[in-house]
Amino acid sequence: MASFSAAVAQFSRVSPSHTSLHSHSHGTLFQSQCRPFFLSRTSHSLRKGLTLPRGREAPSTSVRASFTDVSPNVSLEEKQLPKGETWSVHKFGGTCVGTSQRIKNVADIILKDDSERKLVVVSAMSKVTDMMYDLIHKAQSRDESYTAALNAVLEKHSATAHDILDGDNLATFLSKLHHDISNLKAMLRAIYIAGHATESFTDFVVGHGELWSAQMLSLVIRKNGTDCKWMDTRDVLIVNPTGSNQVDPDYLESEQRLEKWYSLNPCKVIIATGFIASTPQNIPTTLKRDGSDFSAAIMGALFKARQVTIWTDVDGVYSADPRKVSEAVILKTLSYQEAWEMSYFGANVLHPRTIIPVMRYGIPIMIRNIFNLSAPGTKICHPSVNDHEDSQNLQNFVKGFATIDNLALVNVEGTGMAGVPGTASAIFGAVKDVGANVIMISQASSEHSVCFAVPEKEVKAVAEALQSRFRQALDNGRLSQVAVIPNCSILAAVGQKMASTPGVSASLFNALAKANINVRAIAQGCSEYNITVVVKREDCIKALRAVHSRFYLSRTTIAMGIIGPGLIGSTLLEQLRDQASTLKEEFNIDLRVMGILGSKSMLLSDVGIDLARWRELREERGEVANMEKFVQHVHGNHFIPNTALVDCTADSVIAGYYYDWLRKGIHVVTPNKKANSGPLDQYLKLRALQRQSYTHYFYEATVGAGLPIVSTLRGLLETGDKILQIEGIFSGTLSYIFNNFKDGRAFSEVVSEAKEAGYTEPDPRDDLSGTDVARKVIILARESGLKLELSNIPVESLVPEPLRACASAQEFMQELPKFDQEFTKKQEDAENAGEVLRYVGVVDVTNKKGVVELRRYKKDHPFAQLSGSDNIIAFTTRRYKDQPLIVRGPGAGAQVTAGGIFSDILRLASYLGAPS
Ligand SMILES: NC(=O)C1=CN([C@@H]2O[C@H](COP(=O)(O)OP(=O)(O)OC[C@H]3O[C@@H](n4cnc5c(N)ncnc54)[C@H](OP(=O)(O)O)[C@@H]3O)[C@@H](O)[C@H]2O)C=CC1
Ligand SMILES: N[C@@H](CC=O)C(=O)O
Ligand code: NA
Repeated sequence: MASFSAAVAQFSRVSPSHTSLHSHSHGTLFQSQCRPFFLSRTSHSLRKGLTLPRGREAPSTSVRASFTDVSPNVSLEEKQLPKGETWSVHKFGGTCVGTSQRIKNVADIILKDDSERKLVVVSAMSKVTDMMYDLIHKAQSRDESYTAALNAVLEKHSATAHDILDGDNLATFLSKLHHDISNLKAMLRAIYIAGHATESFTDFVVGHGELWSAQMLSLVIRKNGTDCKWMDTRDVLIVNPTGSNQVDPDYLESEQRLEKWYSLNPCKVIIATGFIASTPQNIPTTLKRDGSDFSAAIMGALFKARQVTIWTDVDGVYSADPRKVSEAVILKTLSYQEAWEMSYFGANVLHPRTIIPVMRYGIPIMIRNIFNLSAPGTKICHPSVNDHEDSQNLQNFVKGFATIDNLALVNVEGTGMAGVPGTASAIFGAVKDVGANVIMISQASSEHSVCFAVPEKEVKAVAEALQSRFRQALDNGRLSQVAVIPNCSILAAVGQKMASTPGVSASLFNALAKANINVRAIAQGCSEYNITVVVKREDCIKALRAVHSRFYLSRTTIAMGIIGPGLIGSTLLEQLRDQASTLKEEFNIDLRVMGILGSKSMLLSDVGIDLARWRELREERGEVANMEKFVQHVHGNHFIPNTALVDCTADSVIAGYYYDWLRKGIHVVTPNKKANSGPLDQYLKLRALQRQSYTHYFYEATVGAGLPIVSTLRGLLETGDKILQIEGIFSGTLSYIFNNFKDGRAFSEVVSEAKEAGYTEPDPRDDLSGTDVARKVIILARESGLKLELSNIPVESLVPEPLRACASAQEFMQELPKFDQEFTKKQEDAENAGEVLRYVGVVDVTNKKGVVELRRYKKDHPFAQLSGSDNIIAFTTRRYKDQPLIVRGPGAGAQVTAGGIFSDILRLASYLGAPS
């Protein structure tokens, strides 16, 4: 066992021979402890010109060393490798080599890679690096338990080795492991005595995790008969520390050392330690954060490898943080710039410094999931000029979205800034003086304000520094204010092709506007790899989902709440159920019913109700109806960017909520006529709000059910036609009744049939009284610009006087047969005159009035030709004067009404950006 003093002496700063402690250097494991031997052999070999086999030629400044003195057991020919062969580099992190089984899996992956030569970078087994730091911490705090903790480290590796190695291999590894552990013990003892560990002592101790995992893995691979050597990268990777806890690789020196190493260890597979390196003075150091990825990237560059694969535990790089956006998808490819923009903005991609070494040589990086080999992963590479695949896909323009939270905006404003050189310098000089990091800057060219984002925790100091720096300018009014806007987040869209694609930012801001999100500041650099917007922190996830859904998935996701699952509401739910997958697959529209509210109970879901089972689910886990909770759940409790409430009741109380919903950014779709036919002032207020906002209100089914009545009228008006009159049979119920009230049938019997067929209002008296028709007349009159109240429309009621006061619809239906005779008389009178009875509504736009009455028409009149529940509506306009524009068809009934509502929902989706 090496003594403590020997260990420390070998590690001494003045000696260039630190590698004597890790002592593996010549390809044959643990062959020599002697660093000078290594040095003399390699320095000698340098003179003779071994050229390292490389995958690609690059504008490298590397020095080709000369070489003749080869290691004894390897022929010169074996070292002079055939040209054009390629190296592939793999990196396996701690979790990938966390257990014996996983180490075996890693070995399998390496053996299956059919590249001719492979370099594999491994981290320490998972948790080992922390265990090693803990040893240092314990020793320097003079905590005796460091010895027990060191034993745990020994135990872990020894147990793993017993699982995966046997025979000589096992013995060799265990002997080395014990040797290392006794050296570490000596070193930790020294740290314990000194009560202090230098950075290099710490790095030396910590690096053992990588040394052991690399050795074990290489022995497992060798067991297979593969020509494999392990490499202590401290012999090869030389780095210079930089100021900010980072290091810069010395490529020239590293390349020379790699060539030396290779001349002594020619082989097909190299297992190299990740994370650790040496300074030019041969002092052990580490590559700091994400060090093993960095090791792999540097190795990739040194070998000019054909590919570097980073093995991890996710399927690749996502288009957005999947914890925030459940629909985030794995990106097939990313450019190097996109990858580092994404990682800057907090995505779990490679650290930018990991990308730079391989980018220099255009070496692709693959991100793969070791636990899901079937996933192809993400390829980071130069975008291919031939890459026209999916050129219409928005993915090509915006690759992904990322966010940064906990920011504050600072706005320095005043007329005294414009045209004054040095203002920006003075502002940012003051920011620098308090050591704050500026994350984003935006200045309008009018130069009256400069706005920038800093971390929230730094904003107080920044504001104070600016107040003090510009005290005089503020006092005399050249600057009006230094304002702080706290609780902000940055949302960034990243994509290389944004630069060359018109309309990307328009789509981005459009998606934000539609999700009702206010943008506080905007920045886009000339490189245009990203567009950055600042939003309120509480809006950030919603904003992320809105833009992600708009761009990446091109899928319009709408969270819906269905109110009133009666005849029409439940039919709509059936239609949604049957059409959902087609909408998703063919139109990228994702409609999710997050809640169903009846008058007594409601059913809520966080992900979307299974519409095949909503009745059962309501039985199982329905709760007491509560409108406030319902709306909060559908609109506020999740982050789907768009919410729509669909009111399928006939309740005026529910209609009274629309204004509030629209104000909150909730879209409203309804067949309920109460809002548009209620008090005029409320109607006008509602429509004014709708027109000012990006929130939509659709009500096509309120007139003529699924028939295009409202949209036809709108189309005429919006294109500048002038409406003169709208006349029609607006009631499906009354149409059905008068179409079938003949051949001696009883009036009450036909009314019952209409109710059974689902044409009537919940209370059929609303139909027979003419109120329902009057409501439709009012809706169309108001749509045409008339300011009428329901009470302004004279209505002829068909409800017999004595039945108007009946308590219920049921009682009314029971009593109605008593009046059959009266109706039969009217019908026979008309029949005898060669006419039919038709219940019509008229909007007389010219004279600004409306009427609802029972009229008689000649049998050859178009209104006499109807059947079933047909509506017929004739628009007489300036353009359609001699022949009115006529819309005709079934204007009541569950299927056609639900279909009309559904088509309003899809109209909403297309307004929100769904593809047409
Ligand atoms: N039938 C048709 O052909 C057409 C109908 N329409 C309109 O469609 C709407 C629905 O008609 P229809 O389905 O036939 O009527 P239903 O009576 O069958 O259904 C109404 C539903 O609304 C629910 N409801 C009533 N008040 C409330 C409340 N305050 N909160 C929550 N839910 C409530 C009822 O729940 P519960 O049962 O629990 O009381 C019931 O589920 C009406 O506005 C109607 O004018 C429009 C065009 C055509
Ligand atoms: N009850 C109504 C249904 C549509 O609004 C009708 O009969 O037309
Ligand atoms: Na309609």
